[in-house]
Amino acid sequence: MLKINHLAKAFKHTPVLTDVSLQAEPGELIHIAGENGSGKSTLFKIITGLLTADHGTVKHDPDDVIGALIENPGFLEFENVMTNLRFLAELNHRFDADRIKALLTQFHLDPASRQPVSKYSVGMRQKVGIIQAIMENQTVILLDEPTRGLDPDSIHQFINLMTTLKHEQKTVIVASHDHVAGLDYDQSLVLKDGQLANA
Ligand SMILES: Nc1ncnc2c1ncn2[C@@H]1O[C@H](COP(=O)(O)OP(=O)(O)OP(=O)(O)O)[C@@H](O)[C@H]1O
Repeated sequence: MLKINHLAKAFKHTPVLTDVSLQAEPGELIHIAGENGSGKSTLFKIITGLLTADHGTVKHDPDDVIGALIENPGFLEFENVMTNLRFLAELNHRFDADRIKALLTQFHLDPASRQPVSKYSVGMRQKVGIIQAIMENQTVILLDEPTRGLDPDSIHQFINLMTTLKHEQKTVIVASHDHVAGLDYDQSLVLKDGQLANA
């Protein structure tokens, strides 16, 4: 369970989040809409610990593992996709080759490809970004604009993946400007004026 209470964050003297609260249960798929600059990435960065909030708390179960796709994922540009994903997973001692191969194949990426990720298209990089957020069996998954650059078939694969994660009792929060048609959210929220409200 993820429980966010009264988060506030300002950059210099400009408030971005003023009072954000959210409770997310296992198996819940949550959507956060919000205009450019409304603070979606800032909220995700606070949940992952990349940024510190000025006020408020983020609590989750001690055995939760957080996975995140935030903005443009960084990779070892001159290494192939499998080397990249192995490197990231081994940082946490959670490398599962079979799971990664299955996810790559599901997204029509070749696990045996020798092509460096520097040669990948925007959509291919985005798929690798989604995979790194879930490949370690993470239990709380934050996806910022996950369908950006994905073709219709890949969006279909993404929707299937969200359904699977829900069945696996993962907590998934998707932030995007628009709803992805076909995704059935348990909570639809909007981030506006520094606060989360029902959409
Ligand atoms: N490190 C930072 N220093 C100063 N200002 C920042 C910083 N990070 C974000 N901001 C500002 O905070 C506001 C919210 O940015 P954020 O990236 O969280 O919005 P967003 O909702 O994710 O936007 P988008 O939909 O465009 O990705 C913006 O005005 C941005 O300029």
